[in-house]
Amino acid sequence: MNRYPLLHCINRQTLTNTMYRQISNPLLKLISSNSSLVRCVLERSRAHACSRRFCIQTVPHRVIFNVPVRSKHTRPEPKVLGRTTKKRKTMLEMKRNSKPKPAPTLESLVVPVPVEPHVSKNSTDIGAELAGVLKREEVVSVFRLLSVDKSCMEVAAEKGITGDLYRKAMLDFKRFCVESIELPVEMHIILKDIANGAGHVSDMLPFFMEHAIAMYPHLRCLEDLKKISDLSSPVHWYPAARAVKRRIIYHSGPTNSGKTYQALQKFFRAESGVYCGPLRLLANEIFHRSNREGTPCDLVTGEERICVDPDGNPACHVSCTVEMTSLDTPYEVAVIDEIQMLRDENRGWAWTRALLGINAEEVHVCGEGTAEEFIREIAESVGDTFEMNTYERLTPLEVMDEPLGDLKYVQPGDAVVCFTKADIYKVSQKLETIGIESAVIYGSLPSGTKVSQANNFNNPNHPAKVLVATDAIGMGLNLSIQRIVFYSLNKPSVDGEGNFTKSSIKPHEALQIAGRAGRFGKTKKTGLVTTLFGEDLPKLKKLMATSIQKIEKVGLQPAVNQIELFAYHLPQSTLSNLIDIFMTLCSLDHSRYFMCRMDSFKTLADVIEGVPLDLTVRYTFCCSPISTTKPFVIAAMLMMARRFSKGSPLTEKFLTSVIEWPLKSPKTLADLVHLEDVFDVLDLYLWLGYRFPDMFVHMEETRAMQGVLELKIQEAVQEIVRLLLNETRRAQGNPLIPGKKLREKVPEMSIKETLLKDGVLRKLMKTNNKKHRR
Ligand SMILES: Nc1ncnc2c1ncn2[C@@H]1O[C@H](COP(=O)(O)OP(=O)(O)OP(=O)(O)O)[C@@H](O)[C@H]1O
Ligand SMILES: [Mg+2]
Repeated sequence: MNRYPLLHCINRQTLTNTMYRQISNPLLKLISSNSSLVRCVLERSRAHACSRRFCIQTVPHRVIFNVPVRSKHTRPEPKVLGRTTKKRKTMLEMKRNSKPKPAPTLESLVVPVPVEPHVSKNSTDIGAELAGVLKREEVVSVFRLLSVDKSCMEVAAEKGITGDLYRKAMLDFKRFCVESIELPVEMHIILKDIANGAGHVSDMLPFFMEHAIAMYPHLRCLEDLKKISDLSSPVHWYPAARAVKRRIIYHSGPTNSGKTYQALQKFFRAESGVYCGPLRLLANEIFHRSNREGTPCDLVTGEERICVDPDGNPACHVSCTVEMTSLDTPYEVAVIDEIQMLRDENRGWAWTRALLGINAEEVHVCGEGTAEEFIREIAESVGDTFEMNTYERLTPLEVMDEPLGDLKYVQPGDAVVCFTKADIYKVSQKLETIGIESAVIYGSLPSGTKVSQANNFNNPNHPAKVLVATDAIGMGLNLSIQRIVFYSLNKPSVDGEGNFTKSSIKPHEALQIAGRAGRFGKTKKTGLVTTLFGEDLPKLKKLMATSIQKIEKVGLQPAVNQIELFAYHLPQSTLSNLIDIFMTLCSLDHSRYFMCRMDSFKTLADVIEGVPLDLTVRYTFCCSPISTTKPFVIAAMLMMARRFSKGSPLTEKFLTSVIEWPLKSPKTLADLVHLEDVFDVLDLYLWLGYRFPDMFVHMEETRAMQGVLELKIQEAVQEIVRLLLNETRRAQGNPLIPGKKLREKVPEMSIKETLLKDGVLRKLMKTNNKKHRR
């Protein structure tokens, strides 16, 4: 059974194309319980030209695929090998028909602690001596009555033992009594009395309750757990901010209206200030801008700290990513950018924390006006003042009446926006074949590569006049885009139940992306927006005309000390189980707040569950901002956690062996994707290194490696079409094209979303099937 090492527990979010390809690797094992998942996996894996044997085991996961419906208009049918349209429609129907799973109950989440029967016998069984030997049938007959006794049920219910919990506790108690060779004296006598008709079944109630509480320790501390997880009044969590009467100034307006610009004017002129941005890229930009403008400013992101003072004294100004905002330092001016991110289901908590907790006299919030009412009410409730500044777009933005129709009509200054990497590759390839050079930007590229691609596109002397990008351009990059062309309006995502779906972008996303066209100061003319395919244009117009819903609820997340207290009360629970229990028990003001999703956290918690780590360390590892769809990065994190748990410093030597440094320049797309993953591993090292400086001892060396790697990635992205072409050539056993551009038609088959180098993965996973238990 275990001939196949486990990659990691594949869950619904991680079922990407990469996964399918990997599970066809004989070294890996898929874990699933769902027959439709298994069927899909087999089909998809065969589609990836693999017909290896599979080893299938069950765990409770479920998956439903959403496959794009065939359009009767102009959009070409995406090619998926080995599957028919009919089959794909069936999959879509399966998704539509799937009912949302009800929220888990506490009973379904608590894991019972085993209560072992007494199997060793004392020299004298006093109970048997006093009351006589207890026969199995007698115990069973008592339990037949006890399990349906009304008074027993009522008393148990008062302690929270109801429904499934009652049934399971009763069964387990019966097993305990039947399997114990010797029972406690008093219990033995009472059982015997009841069996003889000299007592009532309810006499067993105290023993049952004791057993149930031993099995479910949360029952003993339910009230404490509820108090710990009371999140009903977040405004009171930040006494330092509450001690100041803050001036909240809301800069509201559409994209490209100068909101951030105006807020930054205050930041630059203040005695001290903090800028909280949504991305590392933006934090970096403001850091440089501030220093350029003569306001010394430090940089703080998860992976990078720069102190401008050569002696290491902190500057009075700091530019940071919003998660890194210090709530302990008082500032004159704080700028919280992209405030609408309060509603983000994953990261919203960071904006809520900054908004409620920042200790500044003036708090400038910039973004869509949708959070006005929420922030105004919060400000009034805590005694802060509130001012509203509304802006208009600095350049006009127009939705065109015509779609582009064909990529051959692209013009200099166009940005073709796609939502998958596969589409990015497809569009770049098509442009290349018609002789148009493009710059490429997508989310998993290192920030420096994004900036260099953006610079190429912005540079009038560079041949790349067209940009092909994902919505990664939605925030943070200054681009001279004249026209946005949506290649598609559908975006893949993971829904609330963890199913992989593809759905239409939201109006605010459409506006944010479209708003990149006609950036003030970068382009002269009106910004234009259209779609590639005619069928999408009415939808785009509708999206652009839809008014964005106001923000009613903002995100929250538990704090590490709350989870630590939970772990103290429930020592048998895994970290991911503790999170689930917390989410179920916590009390919220549901009219204003929601709990942010912690899927990624829980996936990482499950991956390192078997590694013996302190809870705080474990919690920190799980907060790592890595993509759970990248097995290579997850496997590297597991190796780091193991090494950490042994107390061995994570040295350059260790790191280079994990990533197989030095790495060659990529020849194929798979090589490039692998380099991007390696870059993320180095980022992870740096991120953890700032949290555990004593263990991650080679930060500078890691940064140097990142520099080298980034250059290789930058070069490779310039030649992405050659890499794409080589992908097919390698599969067909043909010689690869060396590093020079060729205008050759790339077969559709070669367009792959993501790939991994099997050899490296194999090495990383070598130790993965070893059992590590806490
Ligand atoms: N008064 C101004 N003088 C000179 N440049 C300006 C002025 N206002 C805005 N800009 C420039 O216009 C561009 C857009 O401004 P800004 O980034 O502040 O817009 P925004 O409303 O924050 O946009 P987004 O919603 O996309 O973040 C920037 O390059 C900015 O430097
Ligand atoms: Mg802005």
